[in-house]
Amino acid sequence: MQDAFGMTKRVLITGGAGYIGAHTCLLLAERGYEAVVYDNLSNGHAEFVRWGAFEQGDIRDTNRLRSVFSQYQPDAIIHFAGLIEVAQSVRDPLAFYDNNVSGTLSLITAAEAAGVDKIVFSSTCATYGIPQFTPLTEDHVQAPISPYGWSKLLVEHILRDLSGLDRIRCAILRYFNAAGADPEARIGEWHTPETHAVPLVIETALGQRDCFTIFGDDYDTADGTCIRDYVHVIDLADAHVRAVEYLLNDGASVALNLGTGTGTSVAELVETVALVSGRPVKTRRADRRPGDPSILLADNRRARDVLGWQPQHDLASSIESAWRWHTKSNLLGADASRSTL
Ligand SMILES: NC(=O)c1ccc[n+]([C@@H]2O[C@H](COP(=O)([O-])OP(=O)(O)OC[C@H]3O[C@@H](n4cnc5c(N)ncnc54)[C@H](O)[C@@H]3O)[C@@H](O)[C@H]2O)c1
Ligand SMILES: O=c1ccn([C@@H]2O[C@H](COP(=O)(O)OP(=O)(O)O[C@H]3O[C@H](CO)[C@@H](O)[C@H](O)[C@H]3O)[C@@H](O)[C@H]2O)c(=O)[nH]1
Repeated sequence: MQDAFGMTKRVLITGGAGYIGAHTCLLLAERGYEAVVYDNLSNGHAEFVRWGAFEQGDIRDTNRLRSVFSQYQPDAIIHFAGLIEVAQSVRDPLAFYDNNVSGTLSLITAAEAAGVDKIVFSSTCATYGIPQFTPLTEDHVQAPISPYGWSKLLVEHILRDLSGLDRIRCAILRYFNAAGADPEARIGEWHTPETHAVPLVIETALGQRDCFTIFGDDYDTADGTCIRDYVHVIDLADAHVRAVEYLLNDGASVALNLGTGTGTSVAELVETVALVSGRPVKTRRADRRPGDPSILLADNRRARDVLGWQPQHDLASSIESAWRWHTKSNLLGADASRSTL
């Protein structure tokens, strides 16, 4: 992407060494943008930074950010950096408010000083809390049931306040559950320790785990297990590039759901992995996990209207790509070698 003078547009990606951030860098590069990754590697991987420059640093370090802004002079920011685990947030809320809220304040402070006013923010359907209706529209009341969800909602409010004063323009993207991997399996979902359903079910099919634990089978759903809207990470990345383009083209601040609109229960997810992998997946049932609503499903019409975004992948495609990434890493035999192919 170039401006009228042929200059390539540059985007600062906080958290770009993580799962969704790295896939977004891949797509930004494919579409002619220059990415600069800023990440403290608390949960990311230096090997994932393959499509752009890398600056290691913490978003709470405003001085470090000031010098990165001054060195690279980005045209826009995509802000992924943060802590992401709902259950961890219930155990340690302060860590989430510090990282996700104070960290964002620090980022905005440095960005304002550098005159960068366009920001795409990773929010989440966890800001809605217990759905009063599904699929969830962006106008659904936001009443989170976990500190993680609250930390994201607080940031949404901060961005909205600043946007109301014309100090920034923002695209708040509320994703549902990211799944899948780069179709070429160069990068994929890799959290340590892993707590997410998709990689855990796949690791069980691969024999790396004895059994997958299903949290709760007494929800008010057809099979009693939680329903989630799994959206392919490449579709999410595509929406981020579109959101940057939208803001660069003077689009107004907006909040958008990013999900497919199709729900999958945990039991159905297990079946899909078994089908794609051709291997059995042993499961056991356990109590509900704190902070989990029974059903999260997106109404994505606004993202379609505003960004022209249309998810291209279904669950089977997400699981196939995730399976390829995991089997490739498994062949290499060590986590440390995961992204070297
Ligand atoms: N994975 C999902 O399904 C999902 C769904 C909704 C929203 N989100 C949001 O999307 C974003 C990315 O999620 P992900 O799954 O790629 O997670 P991830 O953990 O793979 O990526 C987050 C990255 O941020 C970095 N980071 C964390 N704290 C930092 C700090 N203080 N300073 C600098 N870097 C820091 C980590 O090292 C990591 O590389 C997060 O903000 C998350 O809340 C994720
Ligand atoms: O061992 C496990 C892990 C998960 N689950 C269930 O699987 C579903 C999905 O859980 P998980 O993969 O852990 O994702 P979420 O907790 O839904 O959180 C992800 O998706 C949210 C949006 O829904 C984002 O906000 C978060 O950042 C992201 O981590 C939930 O119903 C869990 O109860 C299990 O049954 N067993």
